[in-house]
Amino acid sequence: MSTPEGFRSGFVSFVGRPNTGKSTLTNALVGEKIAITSSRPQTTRHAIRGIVHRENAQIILVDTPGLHRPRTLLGERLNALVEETFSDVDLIGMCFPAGERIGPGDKWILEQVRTLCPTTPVMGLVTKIDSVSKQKVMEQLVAVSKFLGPEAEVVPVSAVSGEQVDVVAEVIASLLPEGPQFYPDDIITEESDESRMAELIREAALEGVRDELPHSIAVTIEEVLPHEGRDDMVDVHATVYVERQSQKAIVLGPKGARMRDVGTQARAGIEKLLGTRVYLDLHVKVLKEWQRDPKMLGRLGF
Ligand SMILES: Nc1nc2c(ncn2[C@@H]2O[C@H](COP(=O)(O)OP(=O)(O)OP(=O)(O)O)[C@@H](O)[C@H]2O)c(=O)[nH]1
Repeated sequence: MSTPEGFRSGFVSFVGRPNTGKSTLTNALVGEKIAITSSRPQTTRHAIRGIVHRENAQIILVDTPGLHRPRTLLGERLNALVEETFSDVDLIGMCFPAGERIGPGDKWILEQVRTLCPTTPVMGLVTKIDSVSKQKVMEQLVAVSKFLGPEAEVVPVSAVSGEQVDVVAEVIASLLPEGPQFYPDDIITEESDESRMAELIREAALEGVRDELPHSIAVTIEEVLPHEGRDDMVDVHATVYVERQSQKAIVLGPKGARMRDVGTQARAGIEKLLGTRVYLDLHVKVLKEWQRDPKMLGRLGF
């Protein structure tokens, strides 16, 4: 691939406390739904790469899980993944919702960042600006600027209304080193269809369910087959794993009603992804303590 003169490219990672809008911003920048978002904190698990193509730049977004203190083996692996990701990025964008005070959690994250990659530039993103007054946005811009230091660029943005998303892309591009176009124009993620399908199902299964479920649900795609007798349809067989019988009941809902909604929602996303009609066959299985079993974690792709 030939690279025009002055072309900039590089890897960017968004960090911030859970629920600060990192995944939603990733999606808004890339323009297609790739990172999983939900109103529950800490649902992002994979280092999904979204790729933003600009005329004179290519931004490769590495969507890291929220930094947090490890509680289980899964937590430790997540943190190892975060460290690995950080050692390799050109820019870190730290997210601060416009309506929330900067606190000890932010301090802790910034300390980690400065320790793990002391020379990597950090920019501030004041997110969710549609949810507060202009005055509040101004105040947060000042606070973030103070917090990150005078060298840091700080940009306000709303991923939901789309306001300033373009400016974010522009500022990020300007902070990247000159470099080649790593990916062709039509590639927006490196994730396989299979793991994107699993994420769509997991996202649907998590929608609106109570605390503690996020880290207790895992999804595997067992098989993708042509639908018998129809060439405009595929069959996707998937398993949703939970850790306890009680969680299975929550996921299924009364008489399986919730699971049917999960299936409908996930199927719509998968049909869009694959560009074909889909028959989705979902099963829920209890797999005790899968988070603590290294073999199981491996099978589930962690
Ligand atoms: N009003 C408003 N809400 C937003 C905006 N961006 C994100 N949100 C909401 O904030 C919540 C969290 O967004 P996510 O993008 O999942 O946050 P995250 O930082 O990736 O969260 P983790 O995966 O837990 O680290 C969701 O309910 C979003 O809909 C925004 O620009 N405006």
